[in-house]
Amino acid sequence: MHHTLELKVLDSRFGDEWPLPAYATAASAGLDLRAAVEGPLTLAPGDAALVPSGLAVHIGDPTLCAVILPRSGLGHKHGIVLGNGTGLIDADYQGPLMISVWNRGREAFTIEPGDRIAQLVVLPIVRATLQVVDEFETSARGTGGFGHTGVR
Ligand SMILES: O=c1ccn([C@H]2C[C@H](O)[C@@H](COP(=O)(O)OP(=O)(O)OP(=O)(O)O)O2)c(=O)[nH]1
Ligand SMILES: [Mg+2]
Repeated sequence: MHHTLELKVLDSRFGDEWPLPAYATAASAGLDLRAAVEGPLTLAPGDAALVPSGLAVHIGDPTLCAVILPRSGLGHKHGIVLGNGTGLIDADYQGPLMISVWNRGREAFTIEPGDRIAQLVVLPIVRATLQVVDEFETSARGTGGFGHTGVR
């Protein structure tokens, strides 16, 4: 699937010091997002900060959304993940794209202006109509969950 994503550049360092987000390889799913901070930002262990990406996107199409995900290297090696777990960007959102950065690690971590700190993934969405029923048609799983099928 392909979608043309409208993008507003909010930080003039894009196009000059920093390239616009781009897919790193022909089959990459994520566009890396940069920290559009004014100066170095040090996150102590446990701290979170709302970091501007310097960009706004308007997805428009309600059958799409975008998610902000951690970068695996930063998350695994340095404990730099997202304060909101995953960021969900609605198709009708037109405001600045913000990144909640959380240091879940045991050491302080410094983010420099322009560092690629997270990634944006555009995804298809199914919007559901809720239908209230008294009983569900029986399924193989039924109400079993939370490990009820065991480990091995
Ligand atoms: O990491 C994120 C998550 C969300 N957003 C923006 C886009 C999204 O469409 C909007 C609302 O997000 P969400 O619905 O998750 O937050 P909320 O706390 O429910 O706010 P609202 O009441 O505005 O929906 O905030 C970001 O910029 N970054
Ligand atoms: Mg909401």
